[in-house]
Amino acid sequence: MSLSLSAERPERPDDADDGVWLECIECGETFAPFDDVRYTCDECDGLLEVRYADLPTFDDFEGRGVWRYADALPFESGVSIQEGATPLYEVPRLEDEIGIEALRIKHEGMNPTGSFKDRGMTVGVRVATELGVGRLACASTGNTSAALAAYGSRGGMQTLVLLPAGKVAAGKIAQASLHGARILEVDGNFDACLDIVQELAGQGEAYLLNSLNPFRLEGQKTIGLEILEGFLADYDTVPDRIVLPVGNAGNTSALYKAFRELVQAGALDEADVPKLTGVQAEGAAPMVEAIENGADEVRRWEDVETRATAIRIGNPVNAPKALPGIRETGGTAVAVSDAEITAAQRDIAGEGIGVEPASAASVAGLRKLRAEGVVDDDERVACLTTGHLLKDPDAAAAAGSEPDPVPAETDGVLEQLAE
Ligand SMILES: Cc1ncc(COP(=O)(O)O)c(C=O)c1O
Ligand SMILES: N[C@@H](CCOP(=O)(O)O)C(=O)O
Repeated sequence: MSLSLSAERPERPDDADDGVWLECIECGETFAPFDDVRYTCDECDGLLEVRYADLPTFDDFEGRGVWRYADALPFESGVSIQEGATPLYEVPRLEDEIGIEALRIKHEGMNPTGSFKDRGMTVGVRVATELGVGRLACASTGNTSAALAAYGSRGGMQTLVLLPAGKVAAGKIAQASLHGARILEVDGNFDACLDIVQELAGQGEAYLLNSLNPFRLEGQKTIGLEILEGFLADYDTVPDRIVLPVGNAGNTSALYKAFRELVQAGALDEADVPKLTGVQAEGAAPMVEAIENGADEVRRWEDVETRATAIRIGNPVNAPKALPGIRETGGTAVAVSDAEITAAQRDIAGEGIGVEPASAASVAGLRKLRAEGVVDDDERVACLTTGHLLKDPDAAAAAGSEPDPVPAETDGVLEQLAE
């Protein structure tokens, strides 16, 4: 099997349901999409992708938000809180300072729960209702848990989240808690949490809604579709490159799939596909290691650390989809330090846009690649910022400055301002 950009349009198998089926990216085995709960291939345990008999072009999209792209999704509608349609901000100062033709920030922090995960959940929770499952579950560095809790409660379902103890930002735990999730703090990192949730799901205890679930990634494809439509509207061309933070590598896989489908539909030339460029924190950079070494597989990092807790991930489960995504589009991957991430977070805030640390990794990575000459000055680039600043108030406060105490009198305030 090949996740190549030039792959033929998929052939509809007998077990396709309404023109939709699941296909293993390793052995090509196909499955009816909703007859059973499955996350990976029954035959070889490979990752699954959703396939469609009919693929849409840009002309087929109508409406606003994730469900504008219903023709590229398994359903016409989902369990929705009006996700998607996020801003594609101009950032003129950053564009000048980094020194490229055009820079836009696609701010996924403007989704209902403050991260891109909402796009995946609106589809994933709809699938859960279709399958008639009871409890939904995820492992999480925080954002997935917030989105699962919100969309699960919207869909009237129980939710269970496993979090790495002491490593999840305050805003995210507050969201999961208020939306009614059962929260378990695990004495281990995110990857250990995901191992456990996979086992629970395998035992039928819960329906897994991490990005290993192929339907989650269908919703996340819409990030790529929105970026392309935004650039076509403003520049009459798609971006040369999309730079994004990488953790479990779901977005990298989803955007690549969106672009492959457009190529197969004849709506996008293979040569125009944006270069997918992944950014990881230095302390959690297994994808970068694999890209730099030309490896076919990603080595699991047991010990990971970064202040950007959302991407504190050592075993990106979507690597078999994301590695071809980066390579086939001519992209690359780069690691940045926590100091570089914090500097980028401040600079993005200087444009009026508040993002959490993991999100700022995209701009930090672009800055580094431009300085190294990997990114050219004539490129038009979109940086993905994945989560809102208020997700991690402690990191924001640490990156900003301390308030100055003053007495409750005007003279005291003026004295302080004169200092
Ligand atoms: C804010 C934020 N940015 C980036 C990522 C990484 O995204 P992905 O897992 O799709 O690579 C995550 C979670 O994984 C996240 O929560
Ligand atoms: N950053 C993620 C990690 C889990 O990623 P997922 O996309 O596989 O659910 C989070 O917010 O938990």
